[in-house]
Amino acid sequence: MSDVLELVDVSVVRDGRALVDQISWSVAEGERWVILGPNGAGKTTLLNIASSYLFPTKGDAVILGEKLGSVDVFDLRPRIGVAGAAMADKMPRRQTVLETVLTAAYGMTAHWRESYDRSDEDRARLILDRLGMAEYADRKFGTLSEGERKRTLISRAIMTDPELLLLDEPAAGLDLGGREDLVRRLGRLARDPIAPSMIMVTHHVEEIAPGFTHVLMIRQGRVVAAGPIELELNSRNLSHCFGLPLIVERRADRWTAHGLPLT
Ligand SMILES: Nc1ncnc2c1ncn2[C@@H]1O[C@H](COP(=O)(O)OP(=O)(O)OP(=O)(O)O)[C@@H](O)[C@H]1O
Repeated sequence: MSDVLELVDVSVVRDGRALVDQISWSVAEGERWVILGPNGAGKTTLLNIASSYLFPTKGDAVILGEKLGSVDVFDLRPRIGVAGAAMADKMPRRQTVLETVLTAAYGMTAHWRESYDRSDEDRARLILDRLGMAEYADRKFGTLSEGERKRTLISRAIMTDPELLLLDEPAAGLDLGGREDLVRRLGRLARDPIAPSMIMVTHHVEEIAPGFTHVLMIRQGRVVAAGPIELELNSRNLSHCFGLPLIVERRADRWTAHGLPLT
């Protein structure tokens, strides 16, 4: 299996401070990674490198076989699907859900022509259906709930049939039902052998869908643990990562974590 992402001694330095610090990490084709870490740990910074929007200050980043700095990122970006809050902010609120997904096929955020290829529209509707959004196709993006918005953006990220799918806190802000609905859908996607390699940033182990295979834990820009989820997602590593005693448990293919009571 070839690597879809390889970081070698990558650091990002701003104002003399390393936001990510000498990180070496690789993601092989077909793997589904979760990035866990506290606020400010550097998760989004890593995702910004993986999406080719941020270049390392030091070290090498190779994405889909192309080294950042030696490749035209405009050739690379269509091969990467990204869904996250930053993308939500760029979406015109008056555009329909269908248009929001369709414009991805043309590498744009806004509707720009009256008619799209029939095959693109069919694909967009099929993906929306998979994410439970078929009946919202004609709704304006700005009128959607948080959960509906997130499912639309994931649909959009999948629209271009990317080789690498990056999800930045896809369940943030969702209520319990919305989270569970999304986790079930992400689980179906994660277990689909023809789905792209995936990297998902989250703060909560409860948001990890069955089918995710690996975990990267970071703290203060450094790797705490990286590897197969069933080996690395344990109480010791999670406690180290978040800086307090935590118990992590796995039941029926799902994860939960809780702190210990103060004595
Ligand atoms: N352009 C920048 N200049 C200076 N500091 C920055 C810049 N961008 C991010 N940071 C800092 O880098 C650190 C890592 O930020 P990042 O957004 O990657 O963390 P995160 O793990 O995604 O956090 P959160 O969970 O809160 O979203 C933070 O302390 C942040 O304030």
